[in-house]
Amino acid sequence: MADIPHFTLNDGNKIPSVGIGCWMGIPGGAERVYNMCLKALKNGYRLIDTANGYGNEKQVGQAVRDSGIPREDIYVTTKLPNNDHHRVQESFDESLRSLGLDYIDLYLMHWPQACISAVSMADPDAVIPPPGESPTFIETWRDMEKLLATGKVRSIGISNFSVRTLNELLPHCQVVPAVNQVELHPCLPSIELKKLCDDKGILLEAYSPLGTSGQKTTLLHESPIIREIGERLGATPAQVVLSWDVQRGTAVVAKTETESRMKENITVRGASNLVYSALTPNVLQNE
Ligand SMILES: NC(=O)C1=CN([C@@H]2O[C@H](COP(=O)(O)OP(=O)(O)OC[C@H]3O[C@@H](n4cnc5c(N)ncnc54)[C@H](OP(=O)(O)O)[C@@H]3O)[C@@H](O)[C@H]2O)C=CC1
Ligand SMILES: O=C[C@H](O)[C@@H](O)[C@@H](O)[C@H](O)C(=O)O
Repeated sequence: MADIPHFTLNDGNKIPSVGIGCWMGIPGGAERVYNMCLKALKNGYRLIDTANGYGNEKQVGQAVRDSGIPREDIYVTTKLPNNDHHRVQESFDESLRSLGLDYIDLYLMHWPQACISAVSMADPDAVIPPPGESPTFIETWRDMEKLLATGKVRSIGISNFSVRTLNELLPHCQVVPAVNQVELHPCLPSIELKKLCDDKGILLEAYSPLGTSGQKTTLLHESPIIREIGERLGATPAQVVLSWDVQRGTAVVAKTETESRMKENITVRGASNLVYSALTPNVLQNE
């Protein structure tokens, strides 16, 4: 079974470098998540990435409990939804209850933007407060910092923060976020953000690393550069992309319900830097 490399966070906790993502798109798919997580755990995955907004925390928690794997060996991430920025503690408790777990390994602010009324950011009726209006992401982060005292969350972090929003947040932090989870792949390397996070000791975590489901996934897989590197190094296009993330020093969560792809995706080249040095010059050239 694959031995997954870990990264050490700025709070001393360790996070597996590769995980399974549970965003099934809109709408739903919650009923498939239980099987996906169980299958992933059986195939060596130890990091599961979910969110309140994915509507499947219950299924994730059930899979963790039914897997027979000790709780402390599994890393569970969930996220504060946009419409709960004004009620962080309550929303966190709801996530804990839905998951049916005693603690959460990593709790992320899903987006910097609070949504006053709407189920999600994609809701056409979403009301987003103007910048500076309460709750700001700074206020929300302060409430997230308080969660650490409950002992029910091991690490706290953010998601979808850019260089600009991160620079706004950092001077107000008592606790520097452990992780910033953002869209990241060779077509979107976010070089400046990576540098800022490295400087501040924040681990960047890649989401939609394969280009998400649908057309964009095909784009990454069909990229001649990625294919050529894969052929040269004996790796599939997905392995090239995911190895690039890990070798670059970013954790990565990819979603797949297909067992053969789970095995493929978790077999990253953690130790050697071959993919990174082959792919990075092309990425830089294309930026
Ligand atoms: N913080 C945030 O705002 C966000 C977080 N995320 C997180 O990141 C996770 C991953 O991102 P996501 O957007 O789901 O997209 P991914 O980039 O992980 O792509 C998923 C798609 O790729 C396919 N796929 C997976 N592995 C392979 C492979 N080896 N070869 C070919 N195709 C493959 C899957 O198909 P199949 O399942 O059929 O095998 C699925 O269609 C999410 O599930 C979620 O946990 C995602 C978006 C935003
Ligand atoms: O994590 C995945 C994405 O962020 C997704 O949860 C959001 O874009 C969501 O569809 C929304 O509308 O807020």
